[in-house]
Amino acid sequence: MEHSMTLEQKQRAFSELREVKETFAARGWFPATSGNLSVRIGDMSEDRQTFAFAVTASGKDKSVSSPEDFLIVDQHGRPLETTGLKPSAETLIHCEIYRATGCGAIFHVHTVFNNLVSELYREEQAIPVEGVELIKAFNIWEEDAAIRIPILPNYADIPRIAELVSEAIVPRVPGIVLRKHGIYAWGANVFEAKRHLEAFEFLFEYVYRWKLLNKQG
Ligand SMILES: CSC[C@@H](O)[C@@H](O)C(=O)COP(=O)(O)O
Ligand SMILES: [Zn+2]
Repeated sequence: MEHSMTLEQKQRAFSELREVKETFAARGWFPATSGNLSVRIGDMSEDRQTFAFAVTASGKDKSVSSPEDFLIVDQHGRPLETTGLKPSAETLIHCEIYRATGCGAIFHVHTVFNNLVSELYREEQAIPVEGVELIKAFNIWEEDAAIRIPILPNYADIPRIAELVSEAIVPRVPGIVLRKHGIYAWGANVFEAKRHLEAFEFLFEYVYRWKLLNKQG
C-alpha cells in the first residue's frame, strides 16, 4: 500500500490538530511543552501495517500557533516529507496505538490528576473506576460499569514503552496511562478522541478526590 495523500487531506488533518491544540492549551493541558497529538490520514492497510498520520512537532510551545507545528509520518514514525521538523519524541507510542486499535486520532496530555492517580494505583497497574456516569463516554452503557485503566511504566527509552502498549490495551477502554507522566487517549476520529480524553480527566479527578475524602473520614 502506498502512502498517497491529497493536499486537502493533509490540510484537514493539520487544521483538526490545530483546533484541538488550541482548545487543550487554553485548559493548561500542555505545561512546559508537554503533550502530543496525532490524527491518521486516509485508511490503514488491511493488516494495519501501513498507514500515515499527522503529529505534533517535538518540543514546541503548544500554547502557540506556528506554521511549523505538525508534520506527516509513516507507520514507523518517520517523516514522509522533507522537513526540518522533528516528530514528537513519543511518536512510536502513537504508532503502536494505531496498529493495535485501528483508531483515527490520539491525544496525549500531562495533568496533575493523571499523574497523581498513576502513582496512587501504581501497584495495581490499573486505575479502577466504578459506576461513574462519564464511563458512558466510552460507549459503555451498562449500569454501574466498572473499568480499569492500564498504567505502564514510564521508561526513559520510548521503544521500551512502545513494545508494552499492545498487550496493555483493554479493548473497551480507549486509554493508557504512563506512570507519573500522562495519558494517551484515542478514538475513531478527533471528536471521539477528545470526548474520551475529557472523560478520562474527569474520572481521574473524581477518583483522586474520592480517595482523599475517604481518607479524611
Ligand atoms: C518537556 S516534558 C514532556 C516530554 O518529555 C514528553 O513527555 C511530551 O509529552 C512532549 O514531547 P514532544 O517531543 O514535544 O512530543
Ligand atoms: Zn509526554
